[in-house]
Amino acid sequence: TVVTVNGSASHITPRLLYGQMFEDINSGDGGIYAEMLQNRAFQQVTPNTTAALYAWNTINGAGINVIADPSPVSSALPNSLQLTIPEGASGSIGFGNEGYYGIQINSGWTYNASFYYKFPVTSSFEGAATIALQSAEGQVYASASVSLIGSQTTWNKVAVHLKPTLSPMSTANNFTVTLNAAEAAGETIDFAMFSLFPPTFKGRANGLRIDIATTLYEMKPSFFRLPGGNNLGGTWATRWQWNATVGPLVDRPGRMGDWGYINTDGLGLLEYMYLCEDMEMEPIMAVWAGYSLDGESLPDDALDPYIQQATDQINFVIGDPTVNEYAALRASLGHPEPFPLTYVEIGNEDFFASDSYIYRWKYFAGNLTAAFPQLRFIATTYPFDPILDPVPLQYDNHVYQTPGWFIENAFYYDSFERNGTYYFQGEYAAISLNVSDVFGDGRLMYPTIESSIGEAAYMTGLERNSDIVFAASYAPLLMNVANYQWTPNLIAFDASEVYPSTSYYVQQLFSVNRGTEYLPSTVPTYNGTLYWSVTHDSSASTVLIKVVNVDSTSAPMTFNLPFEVASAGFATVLTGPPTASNSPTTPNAIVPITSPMTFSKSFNFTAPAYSVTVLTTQFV
Ligand SMILES: O=S(=O)(O)O[C@H]1C[C@H](O)[C@@H](O)[C@@H]1CO
Repeated sequence: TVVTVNGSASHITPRLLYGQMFEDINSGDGGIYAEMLQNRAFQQVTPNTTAALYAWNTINGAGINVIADPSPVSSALPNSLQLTIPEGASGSIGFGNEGYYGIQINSGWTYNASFYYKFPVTSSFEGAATIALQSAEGQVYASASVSLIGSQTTWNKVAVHLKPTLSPMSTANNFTVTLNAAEAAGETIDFAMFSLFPPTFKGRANGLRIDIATTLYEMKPSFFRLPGGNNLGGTWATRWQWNATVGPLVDRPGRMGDWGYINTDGLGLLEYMYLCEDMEMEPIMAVWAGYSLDGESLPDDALDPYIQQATDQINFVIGDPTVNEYAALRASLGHPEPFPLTYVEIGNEDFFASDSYIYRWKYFAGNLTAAFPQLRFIATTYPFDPILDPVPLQYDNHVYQTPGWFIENAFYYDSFERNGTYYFQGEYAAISLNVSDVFGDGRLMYPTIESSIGEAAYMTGLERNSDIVFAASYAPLLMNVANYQWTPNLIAFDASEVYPSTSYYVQQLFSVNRGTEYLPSTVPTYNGTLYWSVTHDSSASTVLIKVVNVDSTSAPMTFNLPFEVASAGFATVLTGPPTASNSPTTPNAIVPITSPMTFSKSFNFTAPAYSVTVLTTQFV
């Protein structure tokens, strides 16, 4: 195969071309949000049930129960943990939390632990509570003592630092609060709003797990789509509401998320904005637009309160604190400057409710465009189906398919009319080999070389058409291997490790090597086995050639470049057996390998079987 590269760029690479789609689907709580205690505030649980105690366990016969507190720590957190110490017990007694399927204990870290306590009835008790990190067998790695005072009948917050002496391999550990049973016999004590934080990414308070955030950051993503995805709102009653996710943690009620577990909303709108700021990304932010996954759409005369809520959400992000109360709220929380924001998505996958979207889009996009003429609004129905007013200038396309579909559709956007409409490939992934039931049996647990190179073939088409494709993100982004609702995902993790997939490396190779302008070249054969995309980074004057070979045999190629090049360059290759995956048992089975390569104005390159390669050298 001979590829001739054009010397003049057809279009510049859009600044947001590669980014990340996020929602709390096996990914936020217990994942990138660094809180280590599961069910830390008994949010959204039914008091006086054992289910309400999930992730908590009793130690040495203590009585623990989640109560509807007559004087709760806040109106947002009506439940407390009530500890009763029986008479006649001896030794240490209390309760523990198992974390999110484990707690990583690292002797290099200082942990911040805190909780609120009160005595429901005043008592003469005054004694020590020991706060500790210990193995499931009871080996104590770190502990600190606080004194609990029986006359404390109103909520009092205690906070301690914990510095482990060891770094056990196992994450089967507990956070514990214990008292001396003899001293505390007969006492009843209420607790609320526990928290255990490790060090966080860039030291941000209430921030992100360092290893997961670093893995995201190393993909050099340019945008972060939030807060969903389905988790934007499965039912009217439990939809995501920005205002319930900002401010002090004690004021956040949490909600039943759309993926079967309670969201703490500790990772809230401001935390999302800080995530974007700390990783140099721009948010693509969704607003709930009156449709719920249970099929309900609000009628057209009931939208105003939700348009107002969306307006307030946007003002919280970009408003002027001197004129808008929600922008002033942002300033009061520590960020007077507006955050960067260009794109706002109206709903999610509204092709499920396109009839009502005709009026929902009309009123949401109409009102929000008037309020924020500088923003661009993304529609989520199929392009021009139905016809919408005002005419959307951006659409969000989603596709989950087989690797073969992605190969066959590498030219998907080539046929799109250039009529001023831009496209966000907001979700895409090769998820199954089962062409007859992509979402059913045969789902991949982890991306494989076969699925990842299928995505890569498709991505060469996204680059060729990035004059109208302004942003693209694989979905879903993260997967807690101990508790997940969707497979495959880009990055897997457990309580102590992160497992970047083969698709993560494809995303990283394309994102890091995106260039600043697209150089047209010989067009690949439709539904063939070889795909490529050539870009130029005008600041570094590097030429970046991405080559995808989906075939089982290597492919000799010749590239004819438009200008002289430096002879010394590099080839970074991701390749392996088609069914190979990175996983907890094979964490680094397939990683990109970079080696020096000699280039010339016309050079040969053999694309390995089942491979994605980035060839880079400099124009001289
Ligand atoms: O069941 S799906 O509709 O395919 O769910 C998909 C589409 C939705 O936007 C996202 O939340 C989810 C997984 O990424």
